[in-house]
Amino acid sequence: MFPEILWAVPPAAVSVPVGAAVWRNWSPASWNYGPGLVGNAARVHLTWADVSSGCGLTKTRTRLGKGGRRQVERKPKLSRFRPTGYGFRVRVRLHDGQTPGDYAQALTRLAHSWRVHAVRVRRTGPGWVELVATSRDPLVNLGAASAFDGELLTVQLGRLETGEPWVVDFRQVPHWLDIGATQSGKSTDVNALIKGLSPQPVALAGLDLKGGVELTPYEDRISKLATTRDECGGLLDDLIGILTDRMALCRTHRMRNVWKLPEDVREQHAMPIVVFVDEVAELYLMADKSEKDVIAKTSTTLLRIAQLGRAFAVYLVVCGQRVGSDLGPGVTALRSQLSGRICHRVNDAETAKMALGDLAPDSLEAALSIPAEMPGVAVTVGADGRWHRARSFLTTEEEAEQAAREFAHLAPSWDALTTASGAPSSISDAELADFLDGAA
Ligand SMILES: Nc1ncnc2c1ncn2[C@@H]1O[C@H](COP(=O)(O)OP(=O)(O)OP(=O)(O)O)[C@@H](O)[C@H]1O
Repeated sequence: MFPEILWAVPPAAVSVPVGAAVWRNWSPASWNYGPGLVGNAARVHLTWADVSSGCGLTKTRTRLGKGGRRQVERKPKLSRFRPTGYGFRVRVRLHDGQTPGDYAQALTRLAHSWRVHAVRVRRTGPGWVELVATSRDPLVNLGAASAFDGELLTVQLGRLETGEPWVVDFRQVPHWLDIGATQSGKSTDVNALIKGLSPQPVALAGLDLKGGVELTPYEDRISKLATTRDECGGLLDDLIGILTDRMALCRTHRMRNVWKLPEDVREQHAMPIVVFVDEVAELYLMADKSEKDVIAKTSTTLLRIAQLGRAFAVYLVVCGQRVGSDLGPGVTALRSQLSGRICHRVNDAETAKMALGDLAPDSLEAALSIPAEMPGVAVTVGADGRWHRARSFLTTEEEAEQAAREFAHLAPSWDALTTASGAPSSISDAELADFLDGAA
């Protein structure tokens, strides 16, 4: 299993003068394969006493010698220096009493000391951590997307800063919040998801409050597209109906979720549905007081769908330029159900806080420093619950549109989906309320 990554910290504009003599004339470009490798490993080892001391990672012990007691600084033990495509990694044995968190706090200092773009720490096992140094920002030039043979409901969006694929897996993380200012890369994520999901046995639905401009190009593959508030209300009601039927179906088979149903039953009666919501703020914005009740109902319905979606295979991708608590308590409640987060460049700290503050408060600085000239770069929180910097591959509207057209025949009709319960009787409103109380 891939070890857990704790923090990525790009160096700030201050420098820490450790081992200065050894580092003179040394540039990050020297971190590479080939003849320099032995030299690089030697440099890391030779300067480790200075570096670990400068970064506060040494331990002071009292020794009793001829001259009496004296303080001795002990550096942590290094081992297994390995080059990587972007720099190197090396294992460090923790001193007694040290934790990976101590290293997480020293990452900026380590990055400056090693003259690299960033250092991350990975937990490798009790008593050890692995430090991963990257000599340049791997997100500046991602290169081409590699082939991806994902499973059902997985799509590769791009690459993480670690060089690993950035994958959205709806079965692991059912609902996603994708936030970013204009031209930050949100639509590119949606394009990649449409393109990746189109060939799969999955139904797509959309609530496009930008008058349909975002999702209409993919209409061929979308089973139901709502572009006005009334239509959105109808679509959300349909989804509640589908969820209620699936709940009854599971109860009939004595199963807790659709994934435990016999495969033929699941395929026939519980096709996964991915619902795209574009410009979420529009769902909550009130033009006048007459809309208050409609908005309250929409908000409750969306929340119910999010609560039940994981068990009954209805997944949400909620996109927007801005989310803030000023949109009402419904938005904050919805956010807590959307455990997948993608935060592109945003215009205000409040939006970044809404997108990441509850799950990864220490990622805010990284999110707020995404430059405008790097669209597609985001801070994301996914299945491992940790945050990562990542960048999407550029998937154009034309590519997504072509996939939607090519696989249009896989789009089930909405009528078929809303009547495909296979359950002898639907669940009552009271039972649904009970279930939701339990899920809340
Ligand atoms: N991963 C990427 N790599 C390179 N360029 C990208 C990437 N993602 C987006 N871009 C560029 O940025 C532009 C804006 O991207 P996109 O349309 O996805 O942004 P957006 O956030 O949806 O903007 P808006 O809210 O205005 O629709 C794209 O036309 C593309 O040229």
